[in-house]
Amino acid sequence: MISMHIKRRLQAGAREFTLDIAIESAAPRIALFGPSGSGKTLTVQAIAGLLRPDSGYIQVNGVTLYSSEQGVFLAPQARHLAYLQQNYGLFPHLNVAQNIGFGLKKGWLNPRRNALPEAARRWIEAFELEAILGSYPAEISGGQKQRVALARALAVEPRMVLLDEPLAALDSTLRQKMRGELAALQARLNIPTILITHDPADVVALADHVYQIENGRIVANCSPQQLFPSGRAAPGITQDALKIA
Ligand SMILES: Nc1ncnc2c1ncn2[C@@H]1O[C@H](COP(=O)(O)OP(=O)(O)OP(=O)(O)O)[C@@H](O)[C@H]1O
Repeated sequence: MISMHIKRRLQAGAREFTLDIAIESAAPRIALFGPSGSGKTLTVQAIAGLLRPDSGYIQVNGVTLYSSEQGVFLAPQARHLAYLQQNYGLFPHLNVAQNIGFGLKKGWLNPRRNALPEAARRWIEAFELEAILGSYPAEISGGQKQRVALARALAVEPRMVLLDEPLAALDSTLRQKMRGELAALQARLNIPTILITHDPADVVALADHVYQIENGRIVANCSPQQLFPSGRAAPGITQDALKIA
């Protein structure tokens, strides 16, 4: 359950952007859908505690993460959310095992196999990462990077998972495969997710409730089937058109 309404003005040189986002949903799987530059990442960063709004509030499962009125702004690590960033955010100088263990224990940078915490081991097995535990991010594929990032995000047992374009960097075959894996994972895990995407196919496969964002504002919120009745892109909307919008 997420309930939020935030406002934030950003200025870069002469350019100004105003974010004014209200979301109220008990759906377990939410998508934020909209063109590049519409404010999807800023919204998720505000939920994660990486962007401080000018005003408003954010509540997840009844817990206030931010409230300008009450003077509450929880630190990112106190929010117990998993945030999978667009580029996966893996540390290049740490191997796969160290990346996954990073958030779990202080000083857990040199794990032996039998020293892997249970929470990490569970996801290493689920994502079949055993064979690449000693590899560095530069030495593994895009799909493997995504699985490592997901394992690291899930190992902290988050109350909500925030996924910023998790499939964008993958080629179309792997994209389809990982979309299926993500959908299966959502069904198995029962952890609420908020997914950012500009691909209608992601919305249809991975969300129950979609918020359409344009120019920093919500312009529609409905079921994926209402937004994309054919199960794919609405007439006139193509993925490329959205990318350059
Ligand atoms: N620190 C900042 N200062 C000023 N403007 C910013 C800042 N960060 C983002 N913006 C602007 O805010 C707008 C929304 O950015 P945001 O990253 O949320 O877009 P997005 O919808 O996630 O796009 P994409 O799909 O390309 O990732 C953009 O126009 C961007 O240029």
